[in-house]
Amino acid sequence: MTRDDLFNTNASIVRDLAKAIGDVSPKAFVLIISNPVNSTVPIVAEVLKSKGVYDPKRLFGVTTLDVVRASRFISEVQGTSPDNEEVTVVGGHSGVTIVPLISQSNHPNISGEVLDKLINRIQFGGDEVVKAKDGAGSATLSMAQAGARFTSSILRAIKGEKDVVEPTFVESPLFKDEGIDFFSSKVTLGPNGVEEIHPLGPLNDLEEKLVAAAKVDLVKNIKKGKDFVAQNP
Ligand SMILES: NC(=O)C1=CN([C@@H]2O[C@H](COP(=O)(O)OP(=O)(O)OC[C@H]3O[C@@H](n4cnc5c(N)ncnc54)[C@H](O)[C@@H]3O)[C@@H](O)[C@H]2O)C=CC1
Ligand SMILES: O=C([O-])CC(=O)C(=O)O
Repeated sequence: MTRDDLFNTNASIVRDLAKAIGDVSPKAFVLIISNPVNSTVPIVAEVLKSKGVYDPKRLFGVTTLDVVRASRFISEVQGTSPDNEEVTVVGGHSGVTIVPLISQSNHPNISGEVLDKLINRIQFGGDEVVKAKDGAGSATLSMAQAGARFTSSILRAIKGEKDVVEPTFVESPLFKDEGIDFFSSKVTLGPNGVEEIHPLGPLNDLEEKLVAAAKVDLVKNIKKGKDFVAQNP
């Protein structure tokens, strides 16, 4: 089972929750953790648009777990503490759409097989847990930790704290001209939600290739979400 397989169950649940949010609390900050995030976020956007209350600054896909995993797995390779690791993960939240930017981490020199295995584990760590639990759910506790971290970052920003930055899957200008309306990159959060969407920064050749591969899937995942709402309003 992949995150994409969850689409059939979760798409209509997320659509109906988005309808209720649009009716009852149209100014809410909406944090989507239900998978497949790459499609469920566009579903919420389409529903809110149909109700005339969509504010792209207030809709977020929660990709924090990818950052938590990246920090943890780098620290395992390097023998450090994950608390001290800083790593940006961009793209989306499934398989090859998860792109860790190791060249921008504290350990830009990790290379070769160690790097390949590290990237693969970050990209497929969620699938590893789902397979291990064999139908009994997903990475429950680490998801809770990641969700709590992202939510508290949002709350700190709402209260006026400056320079609160988290990678998150939002409506983004970064690759809009390639048909990719949503993309995860570092975002500065503020009292009204998205304050600034950061560019990806310098990428090495491998990361350029990883981003290119991510974009291929993201176009399809985003379209799938939009098409679902168009066909099942
Ligand atoms: N973005 C992320 O980092 C992560 C996302 N996930 C996603 O989070 C979601 C939950 O995962 P788990 O807690 O492992 O699943 P789970 O199967 O343990 O829990 C799902 C819960 O949703 C409830 N539910 C079912 N239909 C509902 C409806 N129509 N309205 C309201 N609630 C309903 C069920 O009763 C159950 O309590 C899944 O979509 C999973 O893929 C999981 C891990 C990480
Ligand atoms: O695929 C899932 O449901 C679990 C998930 O998103 C993750 O652990 O990152």
